[in-house]
Amino acid sequence: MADIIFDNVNKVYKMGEVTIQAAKQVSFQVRKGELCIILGPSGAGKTTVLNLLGGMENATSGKILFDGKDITVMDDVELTDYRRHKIGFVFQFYNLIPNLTALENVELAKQVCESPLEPEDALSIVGLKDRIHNFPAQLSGGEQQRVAIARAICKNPDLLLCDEPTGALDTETGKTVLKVLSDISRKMGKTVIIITHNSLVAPMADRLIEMKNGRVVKESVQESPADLEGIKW
Ligand SMILES: Nc1ncnc2c1ncn2[C@@H]1O[C@H](COP(=O)(O)OP(=O)(O)OP(=O)(O)O)[C@@H](O)[C@H]1O
Repeated sequence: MADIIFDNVNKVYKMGEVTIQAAKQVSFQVRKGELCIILGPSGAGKTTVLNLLGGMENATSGKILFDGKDITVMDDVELTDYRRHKIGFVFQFYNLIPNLTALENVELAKQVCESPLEPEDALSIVGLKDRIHNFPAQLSGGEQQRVAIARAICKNPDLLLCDEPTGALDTETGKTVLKVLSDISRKMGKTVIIITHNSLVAPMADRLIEMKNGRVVKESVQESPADLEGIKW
């Protein structure tokens, strides 16, 4: 069974007289453990889809199934539980707390979870074992993003949702971050969804979902995903 199913999902934002349909009849599936990239230009509806899947926005219509459960009919308590225990979030800007060390930033996430990883282990997975006592300002952008990823995986979530995780990074640093995300999918078996407008990273995905004007315009399964080494942007 697929891990995630979007079934004919619509999202309409109303602002006074103005109506924006950010997601139009969006349907796709992502299987457990896949590395999925949602690709599309600015305004395509990528963040909207991620926010719907993360339980941060309510769909206007349609179903969103996660492990067979429809999150569109969950009440607030169930949704909070879902967001807290099932999902890890990674954003373009790392949102680390500046006066806490890398380790302390990750420890914060541990406190709200049922079966967290040890914060030291999470930092070791992202390759920052030796930097755990550094403050964010003492780390490069890529290292800060890896702390943010460690914070997300410390929760031991089933699904990692990443919104433009390399948006603020140069190619080489971005690749290190993408490698960490692909290892989390391929070695830890977590489902990882990355949204990006950068088509050059698309070949690394197991599944590619392309969006435009609020719609899914193409969905493809890539049997032999490309190695990151050959990718440049
Ligand atoms: N909370 C909101 N209220 C009103 N309109 C919104 C809201 N969120 C998104 N939109 C609109 O929905 C459309 C899709 O936006 P979305 O952020 O999902 O696109 P995106 O593909 O993630 O773009 P980007 O790469 O620029 O972040 C846009 O026209 C946007 O202005």
